[in-house]
Amino acid sequence: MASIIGLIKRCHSAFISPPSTTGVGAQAEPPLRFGILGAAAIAPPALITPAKSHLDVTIYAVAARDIQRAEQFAKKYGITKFYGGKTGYQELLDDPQVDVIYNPLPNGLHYEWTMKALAAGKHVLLEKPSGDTAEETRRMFDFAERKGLVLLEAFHYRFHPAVQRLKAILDSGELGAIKEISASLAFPKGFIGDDNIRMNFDIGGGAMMDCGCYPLSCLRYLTSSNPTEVLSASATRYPKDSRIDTATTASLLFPSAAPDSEPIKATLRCDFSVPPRFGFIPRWPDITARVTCERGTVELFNFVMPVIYHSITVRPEGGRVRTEKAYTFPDGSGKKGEEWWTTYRHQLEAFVDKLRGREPQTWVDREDSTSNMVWIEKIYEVTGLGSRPQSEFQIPESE
Ligand SMILES: NC(=O)C1=CN([C@@H]2O[C@H](COP(=O)(O)OP(=O)(O)OC[C@H]3O[C@@H](n4cnc5c(N)ncnc54)[C@H](OP(=O)(O)O)[C@@H]3O)[C@@H](O)[C@H]2O)C=CC1
Ligand SMILES: O=C1OC[C@@H](O)[C@H](O)[C@H]1O
Repeated sequence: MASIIGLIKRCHSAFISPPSTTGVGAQAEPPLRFGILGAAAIAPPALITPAKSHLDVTIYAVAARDIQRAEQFAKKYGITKFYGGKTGYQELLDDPQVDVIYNPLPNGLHYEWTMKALAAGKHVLLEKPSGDTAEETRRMFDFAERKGLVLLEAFHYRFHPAVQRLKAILDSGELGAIKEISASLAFPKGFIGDDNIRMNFDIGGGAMMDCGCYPLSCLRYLTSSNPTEVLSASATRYPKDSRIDTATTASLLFPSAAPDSEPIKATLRCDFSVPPRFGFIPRWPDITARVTCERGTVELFNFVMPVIYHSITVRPEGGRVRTEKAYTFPDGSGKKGEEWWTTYRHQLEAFVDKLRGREPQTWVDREDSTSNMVWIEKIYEVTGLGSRPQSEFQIPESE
């Protein structure tokens, strides 16, 4: 009963009515003004709601291709300024009041609009996956560095205590070196329609791009390394466009941390269209990281949305099974947060810390983002589907 009440309280504060004054003390400077490119579905949970409890953030402007859509979105979320029409996105970037751009456009437009935002002198919080290709990712980070601007790929799950606790257990050596690992993000059929951006190859669609980027990132994070090989990969092709995968599974090898040991065998699964069991029983989402080590196993259920509910189950060989929760960081860790902070709220805290010249509690750096794209492309290559189209956009030479 207590855990159900806890869940309701956490979800209420996380998604419906966040307390407005935690996390930051009195402000020396005016809050950072964010502008959102596109009235995207993810913008409210990933930025607008988290910003309500961050005193150093104002969601100042939004742009949408349709001005009425922009206006409605602005009204609904109490956003001061809106831009729309053909020039709306660029007008938002050119607004001198805007300090930071949030880019939740379709994956195939991440590159063009991040480059334009950087050219306009704005920092960028960029949705995952960072681009369509690793080359795009490299170019975006090169340009951000040249301009002295902050660019972060929004791999929000990394900022939550739950996945960091799982990594701490692995790194502690309690269970010995990793031998096998798997990570999956699969959710039931019915959430994604034919007109969804995820089903459109030209703008970077596909399950491996969309939900597959998480388990790949998670495998790389937990092993503290990059794969050495894709042993096999297979995709379920979308009947209406065979270049789109609705699900992909891949077997990978990672280097072992133990000297003279076999490589780590890794399995990745992503699926945004899992059919109901027997055609009618809906499936529970599979959002799990499982690790087999030399002296036991550990598993984290729900590494992507842990604030709702998660559990870390540790099974040391010959020892007692224990279940841990990590809704906050341990006392004394020096890391901020409340039980109800979503992954996005933790991410926003770190992003603002970086912008303000403070040390963020963790970070997803250019190597991390670039390697994730490198291996997304390699997996697509093995499935036979190939990379998504690289953007032809070029920044003006003057930049
Ligand atoms: N971090 C996370 O947890 C999540 C991240 N994402 C990522 O965020 C991004 C957006 O996803 P989501 O919010 O679900 O998608 P939506 O389709 O809701 O939003 C995409 C936005 O892109 C704009 N857009 C511009 N050009 C096009 C075009 N040619 N076709 C379609 N849309 C266009 C639209 O803006 P306009 O209003 O101008 O029409 C639209 O609002 C993706 O990169 C996705 O991977 C998605 C979900 C969760
Ligand atoms: O968190 C997520 O889960 C569902 C996906 O479709 C989405 O793009 C992803 O970011």
